[in-house]
Formats: sequence, C-alpha cells, structure tokens
Amino acid sequence: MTNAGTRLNQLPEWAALGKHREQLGDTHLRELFAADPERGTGYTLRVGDLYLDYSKHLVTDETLALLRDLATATGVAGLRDAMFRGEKINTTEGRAVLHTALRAPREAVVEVDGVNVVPEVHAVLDRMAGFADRVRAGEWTGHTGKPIKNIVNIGIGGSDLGPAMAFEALRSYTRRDLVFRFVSNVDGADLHEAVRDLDPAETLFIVASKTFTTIETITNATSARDWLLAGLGAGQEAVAKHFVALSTNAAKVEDFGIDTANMFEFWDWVGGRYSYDSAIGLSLMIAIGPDRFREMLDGFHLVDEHFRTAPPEANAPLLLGLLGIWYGAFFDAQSHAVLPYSHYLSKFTAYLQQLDMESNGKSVDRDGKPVDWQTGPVVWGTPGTNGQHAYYQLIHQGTKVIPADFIGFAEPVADLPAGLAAQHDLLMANFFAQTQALAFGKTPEEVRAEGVAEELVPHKTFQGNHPTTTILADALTPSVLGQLIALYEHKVFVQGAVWNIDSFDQWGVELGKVLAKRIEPVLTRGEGGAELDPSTAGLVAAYRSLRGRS
Ligand SMILES: O=P(O)(O)OC[C@H]1O[C@](O)(CO)[C@@H](O)[C@@H]1O
Repeated sequence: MTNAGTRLNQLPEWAALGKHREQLGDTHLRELFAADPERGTGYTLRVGDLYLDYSKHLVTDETLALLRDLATATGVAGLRDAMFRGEKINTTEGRAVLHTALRAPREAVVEVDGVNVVPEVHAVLDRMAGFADRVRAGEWTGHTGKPIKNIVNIGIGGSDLGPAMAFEALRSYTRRDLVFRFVSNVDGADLHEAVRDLDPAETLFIVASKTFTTIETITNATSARDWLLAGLGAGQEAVAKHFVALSTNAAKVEDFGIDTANMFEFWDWVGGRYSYDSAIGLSLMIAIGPDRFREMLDGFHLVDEHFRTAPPEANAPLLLGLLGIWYGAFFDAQSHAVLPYSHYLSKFTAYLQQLDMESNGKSVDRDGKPVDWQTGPVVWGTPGTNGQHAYYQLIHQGTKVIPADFIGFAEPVADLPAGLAAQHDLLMANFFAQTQALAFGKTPEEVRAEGVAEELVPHKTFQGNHPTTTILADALTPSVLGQLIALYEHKVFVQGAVWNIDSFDQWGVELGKVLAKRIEPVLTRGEGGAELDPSTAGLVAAYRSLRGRS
C-alpha cells in the first residue's frame, strides 16, 4: 500500500516519471557526459569499501530526484524502518524479516514479539565457532576415531546457494587441506559425484534446511546416511559423529535421527534466501574460520547501517533499486545482468537469482490485487571475460535494454602466484573497456573514418547508450563479500517496497512441489494419474514405456 492508499501507477510521482521519460527521449549518454564534465566523478558513491559509479545510467539529476520522490510516495523508508524494528512485514506468512539481526553487534537490541533476539544470534554463532574450531583442529573425530577431512553440505535454494557461493568467493581464505562439497540436486548424480572419492570415516554431512521438510534435501540426506553406514559397516550410532543439522525445526531434525545437540538453530524470521549469514553458513565458517566469518558479518552490518541511515541522495541500495524500477517501468527492460570480473564470483549471479527472483517474482500486490506494472527482472550473468565471448554481442548490438552491473576488484586475491596475478590488469582492462563500449558505442562516422566499406558500416556500428553500474572494491575479502550481498539484499527490498509486493514469501514454488508428489507414484508404480492433463499423461506414459514399466 502506498502512503496515500493509491496504486503505484496512479501516483502523480509515477506520472511525472512517465512524462520525464518522454522528454528524455533518445538522449544519448554521449550527450549527458558532454553536458556535464563532472558526471564521471559526480555520479558516484562510496559505501564502506565499495566504490559505485552510476554515471553510465540513462538518468539526469531530475530523473534521480523524481525517482526519490517515488520512493517517498511509496513509503520505502517507513517499511525499511519497520523491517529493522522487527515488525511482521512479511504479511502473507505473518513473520518478521530480520536477517539484519544476524549481523547485529553483540550489544545491539532487536526485538521480535518483545524479546531481544541478538543474544540468541550470538549464542548460536559462538556454538558454531566452537564446532568449526574443533573440526579445523582435527579434534572432531568420526565414528572410527579419524579426524574429519571432508565436509559435505546438503541443502537446496537458500540452504545451498549462499554457502556454496561464499565458499567459492572466499576460496583463497579457505583451508585448502579440507575438502568441501555442496550437494543440492535430487538427481542422485549430485550426491554420487560429491562422495565417490571420499572416505566415509573422514566425512561430515551438514544437513541444511530451514524447514527440514524439503524433499530434495531429506532424500539426499537419507541417501548420504545410507552411504555412510554402509561404508563404515556401522549402525545408527555412527550418525551422531557424521551428521549435524542447520534448521529451525528441532522436531524434524530429531525425527531424521540427528541428535539435537548437533543442531545449529536459526529462526522463522530469517528467510531461506537471506540465511547464509545464519547457522546455514556453518560449512563456510569451517572453511574460512570464525574470525573471517565475523569479518563478513561486519561487512553486512556496515551496509545495513548505511541503508538505514544514509540520506536518500547517498543511499546506495535505494539508488540501485530505483534505477532498476526506472528501466523496468519506462524502458521495458525485462532482465538485469550481473557480470562479476572475478573468477571467485562464479556463483554470485546464481545466488542473486534466488535472492532477487524468488523475492520479487510476484504479480499481486500486498493486498492481493494484480499489479499492472513490471516487478522483478530476470537476473542473469556469468563472470567476465567469458561472457564477452558468448552473449555480450546481444548486449552491445541486440534489440533489448539490459541494464548490467559490472563488479571488479583492484587487487587479485592474495595467494595468486605472481605470474598469474600479472594477468589482473588485462582482466580489469576488459572490465573498464566493456562499460565504456556499452555506454558510448561507436558511431557510423567513427566507423567510416576507419575506412570501413560502406555496406559494413551498419554492422560495425555500436549504438551505445546501454546502462551499467560499476562496482569496484579493493579486494574480494570476507567483509567486502558481506557488503556486496547486503547491498543487493537491500536493493531487492527497495524494489519490493515500491512495487508494493511481499518480497519475503515464495508461494510460487509450492504448486510444483505438490504436483511432483502426486506424479512420483505414477512414475514408479503406475498408481493414480487419472487427474493428469493429456499432455502430462502422455509424457508420463512415454517415460514409463522408456523405462520398461508399462
Ligand atoms: O531450507 P529449506 O527449508 O530446505 O528450503 C530450501 C529452499 O526452498 C524454498 O523454500 C523454495 O522452495 C526456498 O525459499 C528455500 O531457500
């Protein structure tokens, strides 16, 4: 609900943006830069260790002011403050949204239903640290007395993507003598490949599931238990030394056979896709150590505080959120590319896909009314420079408007051998070249001036005017990773607030789960299926026939 109870696209601020968009017409970034020599330095922000350049966006001072007016009219700041206060802003699930409490300092007070949750958060972090230290020191031994050397995280969605992404991102900080694997897919191949070369006696499974009912995770965890017990030739008593659980659901953890003494808890006010800085990060904490994990939490907290207190003109998540709204609503942009120029961020965009698309892939507003404005974009991308040799052609010369974030670092990771570290300038030269080419393109006149044959001029012309944000940091440290993730979390928040949707539920994933449960007995035993539509019934029959079951 907007502050005036008016639908988003009925607001005068929305109309003002529409009019402004018409006036902007085809104005080119070349013109905007020519008109303002300070633009390249003026349209920048510094947040913690992040340097943000938004000068290559199709905006003027007026655009930005109008977008901030829209944020005011839609009550973004009020909803933000309600979130930080622990109010139940996830209305369809009746829950508070308090991932920010996961990184609050020990002395902070954040109340849910009148209870300060910060002491509990730190109690769990301390328990995690104690456990991580024991594993890292070789003091946590398996059933046969051998120290644990292999850590396998079993989870899916937010219980996988966060720790898996952060493990990759911080690989240079990880214990290289321990093996870390992440299993998510219910395709048995995932678990098979993860454990086939491991010694069960040295393997710890971390079963990560907020609900502890997710069928993929419970199925994989059950198979992992079978693999372990068969490999050890042991009974159920071996489970306690080789399985720990990360969950909000102690009863289900116990049902599975994991001692709740080996459970690390979190709470229903932590959304799955906002959870890797909770107990869900245990595998990461074992990998990088508790101190580095805490540095990461401090990075998150730094951006939380920025989002909570920075004025609108200098508020980075607000700005990024509003830019996305601008392109979706007024340029018909359907997607948003996130292009990290770091090999270690290979899973960053996949992580953001859940964060953004599960949060803002909604088509009814908070009151259940259909929206008639664009909501969350398709988020996609892979690390540069690989994308340059694959799909950048379409970004440069295609017909779509694709706003893109370019993320890069001044320093290569510390433990890269000098010869390989020397490649970093080339990587970053590509990083800077791409946003330059996207913004300014190459005019037909410039192409002709190179002596290109006239019939090839249109093919070699780059229209430019493709909007990008550049995010530059000194190095990919635990703190910087936390800062980056919090930046995106709050950007997603801002967009959901303006679009007036509940960014914290995910009802859209439920139907498929229910149908899969109904279809499985048809596949395996030929039972039921009368209710299947003709297409699905035909496919199921073909599958059964191919498997020799009909
Ligand atoms: O941690 P859980 O409860 O196993 O859920 C895993 C994932 O499944 C979802 O609920 C979607 O199905 C995500 O939101 C969540 O991150």
